[in-house]
Amino acid sequence: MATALKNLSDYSAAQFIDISEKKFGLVVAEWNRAITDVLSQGAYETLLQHGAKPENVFRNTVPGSFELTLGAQLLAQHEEIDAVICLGVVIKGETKHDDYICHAVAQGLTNVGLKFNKPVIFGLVTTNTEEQAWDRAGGKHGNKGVEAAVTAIQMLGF
Ligand SMILES: Nc1c(NC[C@H](O)[C@H](O)[C@H](O)CO)[nH]c(=O)[nH]c1=O
Ligand SMILES: CC(=O)[C@@H](O)COP(=O)(O)O
Repeated sequence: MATALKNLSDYSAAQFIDISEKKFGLVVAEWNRAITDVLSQGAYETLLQHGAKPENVFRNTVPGSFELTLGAQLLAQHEEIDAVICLGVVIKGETKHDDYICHAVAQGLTNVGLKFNKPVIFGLVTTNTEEQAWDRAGGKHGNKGVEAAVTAIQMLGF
């Protein structure tokens, strides 16, 4: 399986644009908070590491990943926001509820990005187990929050 072969957070900053004046929305789901906090910190630190100013990163939380779409829209609608990074962790339960959440968020965030013509990054960790989620939050498969921040920077250079 592709993921098993690499760290998802490996990247090259060589082509990054200057983001010192860029403004970022960061929307984080509170479900699985211990894991989403690690994703959020990874994204935040990555933005600052590559030149973003702390005062230009607007962090907000939503109850669960399903609410990421509205949270993203409430930030993306502001002209001064250049990109929105959305982070959540959905771990499969007993029913198909996780499928409905993940598909709704994937489509919803896509629509927000197209509506406001700006990067809205899908940083949703969708796993079968909590261990798999931790593997993607600073574990053997990197940090999905880092990956999402890098994607936002790359898209601003499009
Ligand atoms: N089971 C998970 C949820 N469930 C909550 C939903 O995201 C949503 O808040 C609720 O359906 C009300 O609209 N959320 C996660 O982020 N992760 C889960 O594993
Ligand atoms: C993954 C989730 O949506 C969480 O609410 C648990 O779902 P389930 O009721 O399928 O165990």
